[in-house]
Amino acid sequence: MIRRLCIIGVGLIGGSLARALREAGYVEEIVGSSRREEHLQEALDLGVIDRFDSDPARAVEGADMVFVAVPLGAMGKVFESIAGKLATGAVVTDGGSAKASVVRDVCTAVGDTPDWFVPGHPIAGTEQSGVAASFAGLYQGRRVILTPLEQTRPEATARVRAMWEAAGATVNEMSVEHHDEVLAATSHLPHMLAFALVESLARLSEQREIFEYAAGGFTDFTRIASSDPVMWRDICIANRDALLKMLERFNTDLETLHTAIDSRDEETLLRIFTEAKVARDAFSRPAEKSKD
Ligand SMILES: NC(=O)c1ccc[n+]([C@@H]2O[C@H](COP(=O)([O-])OP(=O)(O)OC[C@H]3O[C@@H](n4cnc5c(N)ncnc54)[C@H](O)[C@@H]3O)[C@@H](O)[C@H]2O)c1
Ligand SMILES: O=C(O)C(=O)C[C@]1(C(=O)O)C=C[C@@H](O)C=C1
Repeated sequence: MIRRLCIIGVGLIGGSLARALREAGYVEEIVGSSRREEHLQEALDLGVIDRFDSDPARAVEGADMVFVAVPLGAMGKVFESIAGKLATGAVVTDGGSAKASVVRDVCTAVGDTPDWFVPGHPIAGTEQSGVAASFAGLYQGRRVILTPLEQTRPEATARVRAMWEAAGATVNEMSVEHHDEVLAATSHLPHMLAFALVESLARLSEQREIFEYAAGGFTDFTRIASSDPVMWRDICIANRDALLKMLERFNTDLETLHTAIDSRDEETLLRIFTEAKVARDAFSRPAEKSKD
């Protein structure tokens, strides 16, 4: 049970955690803090938070749990503001989409590796942002990855794990490096492909009417290209090395496909498409079953 939860960045991710924990009866009081006061007023009007303070240093006063859910490029400033202002025994965690950059930001702000920080990442979201898009069920049945450091107090990790489980999520632990490699492959690369495809076709559509004929395949593939540009700019910069590795690998595979089409190599085309179908069917079967 959390007595006072402070959420810095009350948008889709922060707002959804607030709603989920309130619905679960897991928190007594929720204090919000964000850069823009009108966003905080909106969160208050929606009943997502109980009160707010736009100064993060004041907002964390007396909180036993702090959740930071701002874009990755804003993490450093937030940690600088709250370091030294936390209540004794307070635990801090975050929801950032890459972990090495956040750990670097915390250590720089504190001047050491703190034992109260538990890096985290809910593998759940939508293409929308802002508190109005938040909902209590976002984390239900979804995974959350925690990447505790050698210095992290085990009791702090246990408290963050219990918080996410109360929100309906399943928690896994892994190293910071492994997290950033895995997410570069499964989340960051697909977003790059969706953004690149839509942007490329948008330029083509200036000369032709192609979007009028875009149907299910295009819609399925490109939903995530509506995601927040600032959030994704920050993810690219934060997870640059792992993402570049994935992009290079993908470029090679795309080149293989290009060559196969160019040379009418039916065997290679059939092999690639069959291998992809088998992998996708195996991956989607459990998720689709659980929808029934
Ligand atoms: N959207 C997703 O699908 C998703 C999923 C998992 C993790 N994440 C991560 O969660 C974090 C938040 O993403 P979101 O989708 O909730 O974004 P959002 O835009 O919905 O919310 C971000 C909030 O942070 C506030 N903010 C921005 N800059 C700030 C600053 N300098 N100081 C204080 N507050 C500031 C904004 O006012 C807003 O309330 C990001 O780090 C993102 O990488 C996003
Ligand atoms: O479903 C979506 O819209 C998402 O993009 C969510 C998604 C993802 O790639 O799966 C996006 C970024 C995150 O850090 C975690 C989850």
